[in-house]
Amino acid sequence: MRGRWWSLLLTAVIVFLLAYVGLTYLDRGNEPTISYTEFSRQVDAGNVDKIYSKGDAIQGELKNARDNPEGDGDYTRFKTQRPAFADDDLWRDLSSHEVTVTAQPVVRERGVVSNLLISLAPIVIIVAVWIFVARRLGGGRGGAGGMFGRKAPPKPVELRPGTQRTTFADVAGIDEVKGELDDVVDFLEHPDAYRRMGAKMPRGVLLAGSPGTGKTLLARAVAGEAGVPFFSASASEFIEMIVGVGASRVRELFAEARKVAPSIIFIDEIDTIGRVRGGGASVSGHDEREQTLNQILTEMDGFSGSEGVIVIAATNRADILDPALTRPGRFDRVVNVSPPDRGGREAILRIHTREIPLAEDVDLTQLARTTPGMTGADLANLANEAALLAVKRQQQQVTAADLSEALEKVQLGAERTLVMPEEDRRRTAYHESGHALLGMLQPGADPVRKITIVPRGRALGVTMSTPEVERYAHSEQYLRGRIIGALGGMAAEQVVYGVVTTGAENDLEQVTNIARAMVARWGMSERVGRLSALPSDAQQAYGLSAAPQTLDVIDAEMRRIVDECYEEACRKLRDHYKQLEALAEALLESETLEEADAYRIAGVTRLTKAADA
Ligand SMILES: Nc1ncnc2c1ncn2[C@@H]1O[C@H](COP(=O)(O)OP(=O)(O)OP(=O)(O)O)[C@@H](O)[C@H]1O
Ligand SMILES: [Zn+2]
Repeated sequence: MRGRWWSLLLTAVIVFLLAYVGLTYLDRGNEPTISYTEFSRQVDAGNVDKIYSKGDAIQGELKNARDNPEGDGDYTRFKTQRPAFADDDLWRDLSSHEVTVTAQPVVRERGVVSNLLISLAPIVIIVAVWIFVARRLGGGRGGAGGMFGRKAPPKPVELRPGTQRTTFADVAGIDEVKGELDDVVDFLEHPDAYRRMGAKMPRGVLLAGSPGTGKTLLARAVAGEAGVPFFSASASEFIEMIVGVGASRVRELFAEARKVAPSIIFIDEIDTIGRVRGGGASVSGHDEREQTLNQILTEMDGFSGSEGVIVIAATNRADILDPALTRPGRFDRVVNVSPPDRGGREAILRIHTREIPLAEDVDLTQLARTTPGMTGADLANLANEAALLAVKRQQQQVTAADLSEALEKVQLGAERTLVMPEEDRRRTAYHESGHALLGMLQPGADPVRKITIVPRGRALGVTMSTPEVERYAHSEQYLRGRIIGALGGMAAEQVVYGVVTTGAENDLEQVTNIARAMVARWGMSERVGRLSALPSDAQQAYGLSAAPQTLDVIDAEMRRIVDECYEEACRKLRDHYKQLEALAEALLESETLEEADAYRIAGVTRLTKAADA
């Protein structure tokens, strides 16, 4: 749309210029100018055929060509200017003394059109220059340079039938995430069905995950699956612009997307503008950031919900995002995109070697096993490097040797350690298995849903357990179970290696919180008694504070509970060492275990809901 504007303007300028030149030329004519004296001589001689006059300007034609006394050659067509004194005595005097009179117009006469053009010309030029400068400054980086090298506006990705488009088939290893986006696709495919039902549509989806995990790819695939136009912009592009342009670019982007709805707007690096607001002194550029963010939020709030424009944003810093972004009606759906596990890596490798002829000796399953910690982008890069090597060596196929050399190269060139050291993986596997096994063995504990040693964020591994039904009151036994489970990672390291590592910081934080609340808030310690020994904020407002002696007792009681739990955790893990080992080995092999597999491998019967209570 911007492109069309620009060319319209240019055409207009060119037409104006041509018209101007043409009219001035016509105005001037090409007949020689003769003096008024010569003209009246020809009139007297009866040689003037016809004249045209406008004001004092006279153009005309002679009956017979005549030698031009004031120029070279003969002339028949002429023009002249009548002097203001043509009717006065002065003229007669001058004529009788053979004075040649040549008059000049006071103001050069011009047509209405050319006058208009001339007064408009400077305005046109100023506007053109202004737009040009604004574009140069506001163009941002990247993008295909159009006329004058400006940034091309976001264009919907080509989705003509027959052209290759990204679909879910191009995305692997993150099946749960695909599942979460299925209904977005469905909505984009049949917006009318939803509209008829008066159903509220998702407006914004936030994809959160570390770099290279395929967030952009996913957004494209959603558009591809639904067959709708895809607009993509990077949030950092918005704030590089001069003030006010970021917000107006956002406005344009949304307007474009609405025009071709249903459609998808993808905003990468949303954290660059979506950081928590009001942090510290206002740095310049701050305002632009805020204006741009506000514009995005305003546009999203403005959706009637049936327009069919879905905004997908991506970030690798979901933790620093302004909560205003994730409010209902905005990016209220947050989808975590984590790096792939072994199976996922294998699937991704298959996708990225689809077009590459592989030699017999290539074993992608094995390759997936040796690349823990690598993301989709890393693996795509790996496959490409191997292909490049094969070409350089003039081979017909990519061999296992090419792949392992490419792996070395990719690892050397990477800023971070791509492949997790085996020792760390093993320790993490035991750590997580410790959490999980104790969680499974603890009567009444929340069931274990998933165990993984695929690092996400700062965590090397995660064991997830969620209650079957939301509970509002907790028994002391349940809370102790939680502490034992949380200490399970550390206990496993203690039991298996005899030492513990720093990986348990988060666990201890959790343990401390539970133990403190048990002792000081929930009256679960005899020595502290049934007091809220650590006053709440409201109580503090009334001047309540804990006595120093009480603090000592709280401390001692927390320690006692945690020590007892740790003892129990270690004892249980020793008693069930075989199961711990089985879980850890299974984790090392496949990196992720779902609920059913985890219970099966650990040989623990999943307690029923009734037993939970
Ligand atoms: N799950 C995956 N399946 C297949 N290919 C993937 C996957 N993840 C990443 N890739 C490959 O890596 C490339 C880069 O991924 P993409 O740009 O989507 O990652 P991203 O999460 O958006 O990264 P960033 O946060 O750096 O923008 C993709 O174009 C694709 O080739
Ligand atoms: Zn842990």
